[in-house]
Amino acid sequence: MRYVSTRGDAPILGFSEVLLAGLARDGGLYVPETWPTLTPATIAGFAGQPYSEVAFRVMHPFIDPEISQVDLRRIIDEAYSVFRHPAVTPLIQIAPNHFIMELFHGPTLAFKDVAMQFLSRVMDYVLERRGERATIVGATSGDTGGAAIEAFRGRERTDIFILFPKGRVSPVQQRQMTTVDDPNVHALAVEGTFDDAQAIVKGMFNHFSFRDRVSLSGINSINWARIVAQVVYYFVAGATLGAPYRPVSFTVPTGNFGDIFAAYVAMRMGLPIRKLVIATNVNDILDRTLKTGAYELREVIPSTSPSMDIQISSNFERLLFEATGRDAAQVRRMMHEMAQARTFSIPGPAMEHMRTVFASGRADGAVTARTIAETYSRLGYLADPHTAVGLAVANEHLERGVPMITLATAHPAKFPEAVQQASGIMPHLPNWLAHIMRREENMVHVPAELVTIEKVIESKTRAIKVGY
Ligand SMILES: Cc1ncc(COP(=O)(O)O)c(C=O)c1O
Ligand SMILES: N[C@@H](CCOP(=O)(O)O)C(=O)O
Repeated sequence: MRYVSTRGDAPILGFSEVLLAGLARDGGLYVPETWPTLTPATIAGFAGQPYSEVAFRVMHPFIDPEISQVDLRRIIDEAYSVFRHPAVTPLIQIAPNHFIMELFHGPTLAFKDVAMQFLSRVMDYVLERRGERATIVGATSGDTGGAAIEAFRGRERTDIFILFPKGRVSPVQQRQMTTVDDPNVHALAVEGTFDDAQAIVKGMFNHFSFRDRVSLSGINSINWARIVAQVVYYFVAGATLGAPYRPVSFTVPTGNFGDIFAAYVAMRMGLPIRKLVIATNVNDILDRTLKTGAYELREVIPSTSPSMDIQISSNFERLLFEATGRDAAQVRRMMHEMAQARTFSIPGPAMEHMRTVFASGRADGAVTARTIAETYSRLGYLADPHTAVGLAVANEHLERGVPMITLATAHPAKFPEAVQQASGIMPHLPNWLAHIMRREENMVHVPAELVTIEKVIESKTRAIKVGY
């Protein structure tokens, strides 16, 4: 498989190069040159298979021929052996036509573990074979950071730097990043929002001398390997509920649009999807965009679902590329307008394509709290605030005869205050994680300034190349 940039002006690369590159050199995001498809018989055959088998079948076409089948199977088996549920991403039925897919059985209780456990292993494998090191830099609004640190801690070939918005992540999320004492891990508390942190990371990728000097690599969902690992669970859930012989719908609590874009990829690969429902909190830019056709940036409002407090939704660019018929010039125009004017309009035909596939909705803090309370009192199911945003929006999109699958993207114990306030129930961290609340924290405080943060990274990474 070869990969092209959404902005049409970067080298076409194979999987390993895309994995290490993160962002394309023209500022765009990599997507496969073509979408591989799976036959209905293959999809039907996923029902009842172990998660790692489905993962191999779904991911292999995107990676072939760069990693042998034997090695890829081993990497996948290892990645999913650390999950604490045998199904990895189990389904829970909450109504005749409504299911929750729990994605939080990994080591940091967040859906990010599903991709990150694969990413760290595949990156290690590629770096080892090339005899190289990498500096990994990522931005987080809470969950990506913890999952990445857990997956990359102690790895010999990578140093990892995570930028998180100071005071805007939950205490559990923060401690998952700051209580790890492996020397290759660095948590950076940024004076700013997640969008500021993400812009700084993108700025580093566009600063070529720095990028090359430190062998910069990324773990955010701008990295294609993140997306490909997330495609798997849509097939697993779909096949379990009757696909390809009946369509399914998904509701996805959405921020950076990586998770729901993975669902779109599953659809392009042949999974019959009736609707993909984008669920946003009060930071509802994607809901507004779908309704109005204009992407308009506003200030970020802190919410009880902090991991979705985002305005610049990176992976939306991948959808724009697809919805415009892969018109890189149009994508460049829209991204340029966003940078200049903080808004851009989406051409009519592209909006039509999006509206045939996607629906959307928003849940504010009160609706989110009510949903947590009701879901608990009616079903005894304790949802975290991100999942509750999904459930609230999903309830508006249920359709007779089409199973709706709402993604549970985090464990409630990551957001105990919000959950307790809403439901009266205090969710507790599992014993194996409780120690993080007692450990000493370690972080570097930094202003939201590219140059300062680059200096911090250069002073600490072991991946410096001479002569750049
Ligand atoms: C718990 C949780 N739910 C939902 C999201 C949104 O996912 P995405 O950014 O892929 O849209 C995130 C962050 O990414 C998250 O951490
Ligand atoms: N919600 C995310 C934000 C970063 O998203 P990513 O999927 O691009 O890594 C987080 O929890 O950090």
